[in-house]
Amino acid sequence: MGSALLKGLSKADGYTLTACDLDPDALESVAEYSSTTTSDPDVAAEADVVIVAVKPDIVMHVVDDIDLSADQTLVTLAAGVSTDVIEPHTDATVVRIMPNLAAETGNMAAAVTQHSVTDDVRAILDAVGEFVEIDEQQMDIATAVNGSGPAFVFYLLNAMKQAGVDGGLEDEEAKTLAAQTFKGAAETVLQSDQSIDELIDAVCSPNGTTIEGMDVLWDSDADEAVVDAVSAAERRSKELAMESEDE
Ligand SMILES: NC(=O)C1=CN([C@@H]2O[C@H](COP(=O)(O)OP(=O)(O)OC[C@H]3O[C@@H](n4cnc5c(N)ncnc54)[C@H](O)[C@@H]3O)[C@@H](O)[C@H]2O)C=CC1
Ligand SMILES: O=C(O)[C@@H]1CCC=N1
Repeated sequence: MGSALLKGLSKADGYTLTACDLDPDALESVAEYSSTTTSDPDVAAEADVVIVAVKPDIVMHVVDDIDLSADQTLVTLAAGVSTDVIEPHTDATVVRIMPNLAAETGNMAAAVTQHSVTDDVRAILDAVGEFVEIDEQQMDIATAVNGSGPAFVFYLLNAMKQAGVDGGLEDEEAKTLAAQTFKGAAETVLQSDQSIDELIDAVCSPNGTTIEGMDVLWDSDADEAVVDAVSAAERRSKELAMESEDE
């Protein structure tokens, strides 16, 4: 996730980006997107905004190892790790975000804790996509919707692509048509004043093709399967929260 943020931010003006990782291969893979690479956390800790992008079970140890002051901002993105758990371990302002991998292309959907977000963090999130400011209690559901969400969308997109292949399209053709359709539909939802039901209606010509497919979807449990997937991810985020509080 850290490399996706680095790649996205490297295309924005005004950032000096220090990449820190203990794994030399990981550092090498982001060198061209970074102003500096280092395996020394103390060097990374000199930044105004320090983003700790490690697994939830080690985030606390990494925070303990760096010495930040009150005029710095520590951004945590670990699933299930709350600001309450981090704050006693640092003097910095702690901002929790739930990003996603589309940071890499500047299309990230992110949630951020409204009680602690700073203008610096707003600017970072704005530079790589769209964000919403939420109550921290809503972070588990945001983690499921926009953090894990790309995987769920890839799955649905693949089903659409496979249907195209089964119908006789070449693999690359089906991938392009399915992916661009998801992208275009998402952009329409973001830009339109119409409700999603109204947008569905606009695609359904009277006695046309779309309504035949929509009737199949409306009669199916497809929406419930999506809700179940999101709920499972949300439940796991809550479990991770309990595990981090017990540490
Ligand atoms: N992968 C995703 O789509 C998303 C991940 N996240 C969160 O991002 C965090 C990282 O997840 P991933 O990027 O998937 O894991 P990852 O395993 O791909 O990346 C973690 C990186 O941290 C490095 N690392 C480990 N210990 C370190 C230390 N002490 N100092 C510096 N670097 C160290 C590792 O070498 C590795 O390159 C997790 O807390 C996860 O909850 C949040 C949103 C989306
Ligand atoms: O699967 C995970 O735990 C991380 C957090 C959200 C997306 N990936």
